[in-house]
Amino acid sequence: MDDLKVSDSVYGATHEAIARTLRFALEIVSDGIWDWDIRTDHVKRSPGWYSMLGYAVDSLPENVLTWHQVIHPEDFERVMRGFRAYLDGTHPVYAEEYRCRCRNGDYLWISDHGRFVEFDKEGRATRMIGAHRNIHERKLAELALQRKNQELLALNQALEDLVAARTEALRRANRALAEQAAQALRLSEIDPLTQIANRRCLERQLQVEWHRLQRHGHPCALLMFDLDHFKRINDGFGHQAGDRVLVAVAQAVRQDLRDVDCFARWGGEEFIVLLPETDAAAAGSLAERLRLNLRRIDVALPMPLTASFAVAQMVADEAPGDLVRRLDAALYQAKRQRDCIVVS
Ligand SMILES: Nc1nc2c(ncn2[C@@H]2O[C@H](COP(=O)(O)OP(=O)(O)OP(=O)(O)O)[C@@H](O)[C@H]2O)c(=O)[nH]1
Repeated sequence: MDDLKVSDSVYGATHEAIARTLRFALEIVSDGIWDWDIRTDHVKRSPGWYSMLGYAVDSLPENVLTWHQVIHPEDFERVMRGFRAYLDGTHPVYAEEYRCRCRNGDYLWISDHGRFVEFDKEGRATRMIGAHRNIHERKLAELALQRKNQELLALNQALEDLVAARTEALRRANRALAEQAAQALRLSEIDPLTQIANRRCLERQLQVEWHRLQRHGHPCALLMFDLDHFKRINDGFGHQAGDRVLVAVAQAVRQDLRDVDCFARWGGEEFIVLLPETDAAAAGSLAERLRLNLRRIDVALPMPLTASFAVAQMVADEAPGDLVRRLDAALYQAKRQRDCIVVS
């Protein structure tokens, strides 16, 4: 636009001729051109500006207010911010996309950009020219795409949430299953009456200790005891009294053992203690202590409680089954005398 004011003639044409040419050009251009005289606030708009929005040419007041009134209320603040930023020099360009109200009440998306074209001696802008372009179709497509993208993002998020929730539910279910399995295993290795280990648990531990002996050579002993004349308790005081005695014995003996010892009910009134890191001599001493302590258990019976004991140390070249058989034989021997200990 600067070249319009530089002289009265350009390429030999007069100022008037140039202005006329420009007017014709503006009448043809479908974009809306606006020309703002900042000092007077007068705004001249091209025919394209009016026809783009469906108004009759020159039918609206030629001031800035006309522009304000056609901007969509939701876009107004943003557009003004951008415009002010250009006016006060905080932003180098003015370019905004917004909706303008048409004569029929519809809104049309346009792009608007403009720039200062004239300045006074102090360098203050005195004139600004800009153009409105119809971007309605492109903008609608862009917004539809944005909406689709947002829907997709939301869908993705919902899917991710669902997968995360399902994964968490699966993890919880797996944890519960693992706990149930562990609990089932624990229960399957506990004697329901005395709540100490059962035969199955002891046999498993025996294998573990036997393998440890093979690898490290650490000593390990087995101690077996069988309550004497237990049948008499059952017969004389009833099966429930017999059960109470078995429970009392289990509780008392457990207190005399270490946590690492595996104390199991082998069956009936027969018990086995697996003693890691223990040789036959130490196991014999323990058997003696248990034998004496058994007598002191208060089972509310008229006769003392006694048991016969057998002790055997594990040896590397003897299979666990053979060790138990050796122990059994020693107990059989002890049973001949009762209330005594046989070290095999
Ligand atoms: N109350 C009760 N009795 C049991 C249980 N299991 C086995 N018995 C009983 O234990 C008794 C074992 O009898 P025996 O094998 O003759 O042994 P004993 O009477 O202790 O005789 P010795 O071992 O030779 O001293 C039987 O009466 C079984 O019924 C149990 O869980 N509860």
